[in-house]
Amino acid sequence: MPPLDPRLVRRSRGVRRLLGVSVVLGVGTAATVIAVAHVVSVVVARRFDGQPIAALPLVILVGLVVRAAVAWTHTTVAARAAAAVKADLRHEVVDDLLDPRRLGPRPSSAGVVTLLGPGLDAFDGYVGRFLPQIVLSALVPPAMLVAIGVTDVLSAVIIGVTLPMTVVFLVLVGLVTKDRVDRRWQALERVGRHFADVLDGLTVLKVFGRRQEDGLRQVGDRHRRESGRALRLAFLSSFVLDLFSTLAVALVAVSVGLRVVEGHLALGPGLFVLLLAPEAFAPIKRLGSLFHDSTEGAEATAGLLALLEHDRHNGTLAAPDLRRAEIVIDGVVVRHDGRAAPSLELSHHRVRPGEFVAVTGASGSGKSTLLALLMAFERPTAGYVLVDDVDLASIDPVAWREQIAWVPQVPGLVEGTIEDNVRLGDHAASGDDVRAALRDAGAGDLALTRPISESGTDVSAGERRRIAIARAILRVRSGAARLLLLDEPTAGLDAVREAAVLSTLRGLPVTVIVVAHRPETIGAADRELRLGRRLVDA
Ligand SMILES: Nc1ncnc2c1ncn2[C@@H]1O[C@H](COP(=O)(O)OP(=O)(O)OP(=O)(O)O)[C@@H](O)[C@H]1O
Repeated sequence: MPPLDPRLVRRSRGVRRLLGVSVVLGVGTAATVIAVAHVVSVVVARRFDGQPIAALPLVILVGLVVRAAVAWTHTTVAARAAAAVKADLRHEVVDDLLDPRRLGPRPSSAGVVTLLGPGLDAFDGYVGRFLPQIVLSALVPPAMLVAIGVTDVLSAVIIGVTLPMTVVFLVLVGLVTKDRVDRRWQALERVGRHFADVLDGLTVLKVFGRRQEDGLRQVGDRHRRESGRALRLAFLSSFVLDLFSTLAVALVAVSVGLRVVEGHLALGPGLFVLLLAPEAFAPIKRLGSLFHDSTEGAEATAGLLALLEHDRHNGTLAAPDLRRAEIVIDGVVVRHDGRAAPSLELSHHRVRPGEFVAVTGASGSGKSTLLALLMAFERPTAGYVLVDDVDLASIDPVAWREQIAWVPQVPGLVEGTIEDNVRLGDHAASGDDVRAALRDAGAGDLALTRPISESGTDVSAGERRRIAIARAILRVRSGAARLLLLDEPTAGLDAVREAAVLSTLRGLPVTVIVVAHRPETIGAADRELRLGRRLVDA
């Protein structure tokens, strides 16, 4: 894990600006430190010789005020930059998750919430304090070394030998810490995931009488233990770094003191070196203590950038009209990361306009994956989906989906009334159109004005499906959708409602592809597309 992730610098203008400002302010800090040390050493030396010092104390005061102003400006600019970078990344991640061109699986909600919550909060330590300190550590110690070297070579040699050793120590601490930080971050993510899982499965857990206090306590304890270990390491390394730099400065002080007493070095230059020696170590010492504060932010940065790095649908061609276009699936294989077996294999299949096709196959044979492919949510690892000989991968996915109505296995509902949810299929539909769509979806018994809560827990699984089918029917009847994709739409419906839905679907003047297990649905279709290994269909 490099101290500064180059991907963050490339991606974020805020970070680049902060680094630029830090360079300017770092040079300013080095210049004021040297100037103040010079003036102080001259003042003390003159005073010692009994010479007048005139306005020099005022110059020292001005120098100290300038140094404090530079430090304050640096802190303020860095804090603002951290807030701006956090806001930018939050927007970027949310935009990316909503991007219709995003390909690949949806990340876990608990993982995203941990990254956008505590992960981004850790940016204050990483971007706001650690990154500016890296710049100061790169600029100030070399400047001090040069200033000391010009005045007293022996002191510069002592610092030149001990300073790199402090840096090596810091790198070693970083390497040891990497593993600890990984474990601590995993423990934090685990707390979030476990809690989300418990909330999701609360009903099942209650039914089986499984109490979760112990589980939650265990993941919480693990995070506490990992945090304790990380803190121990932070305190220990700060102590060693302090001790080391204090000894190095003491070495310089003894050497300078002896030579001043013996008359080999004048008091003024000796004092100048003594004032600058601690300043050469100070930025590295502070970097060491800020490092531990920054590790969580660095880990979150890596997580966020990984979230943003995925394939994108880059098709731009206009979508062929699905009222006339044929869809040909040709030698398609879909593989998912971490899975040895392909999720879908289909040698050849042709869907003609207006056909009603039932997709069947054992659980896990790739039926939902096929629908995801047709929705352009996924791209084949090998082979093509051709629409009138145009590769679906080169068609604009937004324009393509405008022609599709989709009923997934677990359809999404929004907070509002049943009418609001059905009307999502066609905002301009009349009340009668909405009622007719509900009736034809076997949901004529549902009141239009019945409220649906945000969680959607106040509708049954069957009601949820019927509302989604009504929404899709409305979309088809509005003329927008020319291809209807349904994933097990009649699961959980009684025989009467199932018959009503199937008769409606058969009557729709569009291509219908329906994932089906039940013989009634398969029987209603023109053809069955059975998924399995290396299946060839005409
Ligand atoms: N994003 C993914 N990452 C990894 N594996 C996946 C992903 N999506 C699907 N799979 C795997 O691909 C295989 C096919 O999944 P799919 O959901 O398409 O099957 P299915 O035929 O619809 O099953 P079911 O009838 O049970 O709904 C499964 O083994 C599944 O675990």
